[in-house]
Amino acid sequence: MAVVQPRKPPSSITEKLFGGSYFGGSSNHHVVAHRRCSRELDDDDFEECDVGMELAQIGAERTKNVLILMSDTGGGHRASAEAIRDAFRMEFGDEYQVFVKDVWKEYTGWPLNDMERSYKFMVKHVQLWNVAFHSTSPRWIHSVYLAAIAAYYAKEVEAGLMEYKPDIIISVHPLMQHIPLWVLKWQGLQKKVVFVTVITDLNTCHPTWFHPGVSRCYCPSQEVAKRALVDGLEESQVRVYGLPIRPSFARAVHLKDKLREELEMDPDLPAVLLMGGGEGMGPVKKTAMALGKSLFDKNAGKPIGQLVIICGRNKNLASTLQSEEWKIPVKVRGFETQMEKWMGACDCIITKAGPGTIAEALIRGLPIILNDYIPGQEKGNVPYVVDNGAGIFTRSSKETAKTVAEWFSTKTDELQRMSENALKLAQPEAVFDIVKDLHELALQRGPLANIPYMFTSSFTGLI
Ligand SMILES: CCCCCCCC/C=C\CCCCCCCC(=O)OC[C@H](CO[C@@H]1O[C@H](CO)[C@H](O)[C@H](O)[C@H]1O)OC(=O)CCCCCCC/C=C\CCCCCCCC
Ligand SMILES: O=c1ccn([C@@H]2O[C@H](COP(=O)(O)OP(=O)(O)O)[C@@H](O)[C@H]2O)c(=O)[nH]1
Repeated sequence: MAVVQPRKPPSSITEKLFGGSYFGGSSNHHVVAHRRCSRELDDDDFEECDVGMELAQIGAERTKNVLILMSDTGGGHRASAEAIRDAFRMEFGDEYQVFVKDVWKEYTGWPLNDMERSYKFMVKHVQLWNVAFHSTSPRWIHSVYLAAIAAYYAKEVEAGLMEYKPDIIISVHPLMQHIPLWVLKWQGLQKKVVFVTVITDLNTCHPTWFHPGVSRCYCPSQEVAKRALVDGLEESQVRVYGLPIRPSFARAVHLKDKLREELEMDPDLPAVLLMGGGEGMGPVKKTAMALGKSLFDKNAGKPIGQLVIICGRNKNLASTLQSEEWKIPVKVRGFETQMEKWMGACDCIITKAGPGTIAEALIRGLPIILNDYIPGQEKGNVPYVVDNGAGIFTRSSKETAKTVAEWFSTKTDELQRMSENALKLAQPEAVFDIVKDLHELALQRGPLANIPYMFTSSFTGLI
């Protein structure tokens, strides 16, 4: 467990003025102001260094700390957290300092610090996950579990929050509302710190996402917003902007030809991207083998398409596929950090129903073949795509391969129509709308909230 160091008392007048902020000296404005003033002092012109004015500016523009709570259970939570961080930087520069953290992993113990492994185990034994997801859906059940964990780990979570002294806390994870909100309540900081949830599931999300104590609940779709209202949130708390996707998807201009050249792909053959989330889950290998056959025209003796397989963190999958012999052009990749390029270079995508991948593919206008879903939170993503005409669902690798071959030969009009529908559903500006709304919320709390974080002496009496 990390130990939070008590702050040193300021030792100099400049430190008192500029470095002695309660907020841990994290303000870049402090540094800038300090440097500007020192230069003028070097010039022996103390009068020109208007400390009073500088302080007023510092008060107005103090860097605010934003703590984003996430966990690597799947790749989507981190991707959304990083998207929000990048959008803050692009929109507001140094006004906000953003930390993306798994406070559970860094500060607490079992089982919270081991969620990634437990989750992987559970989704591998999919019926186990199904039971865990649905049996914990009633509020009284998950509240009891989470209260018990909160009682046990309150001090550790508190230490985690204190280290970053957040003005704004953003949870992008279903299990990161209750415990931090309890800690804020115990600290008497509920009204001072802006706490919001950004939901990263498109439809059938777990009810732990919905907590009535949040300032905002950002929902990616109307379907999720309806669930939030049914679960007791007020309309004033709910905003629907879309799922936050990395700004590189929304803001960069990608020309397919250039991307294909850069990624060393065939310039002319249509391309299908095959993946399975951050962990390379789902029937990726079986589908790849089927595509290897269907995209090769035996009569003409040449390929009708090319295949890109992104295996994410699944190293076994990547090495197995790399050792295969292919009759069509195939690229097998591990974890890629520039997904917008690979998607921009392809013409359609095959994936399990991960919300992050779906939202990204929609922005790129890629028709989607969903070949699997995790029960519970991903089930509703299937009708979200299919009913909106942006793709199809099939668990059959053969049918998937046949569909892609048709899209690349006789049914190009269907591919085009689905691409247009995908673009209609896309919400590339969501992440910017979210950070702008958060900025408004922060302004409403005043320029210098001076949030008095301190260790609570005892939690046991408070539960
Ligand atoms: C009579 C009742 C018996 C109940 C027995 C259950 C025992 C509890 C054990 C496990 C708890 C299960 C928690 C279920 C709630 C999860 C909410 C949810 O939606 O989680 C989804 C995330 C994963 O994110 C998703 O990833 C997807 C891709 O893979 C996709 O991207 C999607 O969009 C994402 O949202 O799941 C988690 O993070 C769950 C981690 C579970 C780890 C379980 C190990 C136990 C560890 C800690 C206990 C946590 C607290 C238990 C409290 C239960 C309250 C819900
Ligand atoms: O090599 C990879 C594979 C996946 N991803 C990203 O990981 C996220 C996966 O999220 P999703 O919700 O689709 O599925 P999960 O991994 O959570 O199951 C998406 O943003 C992908 O672009 C990535 O950046 N590199």
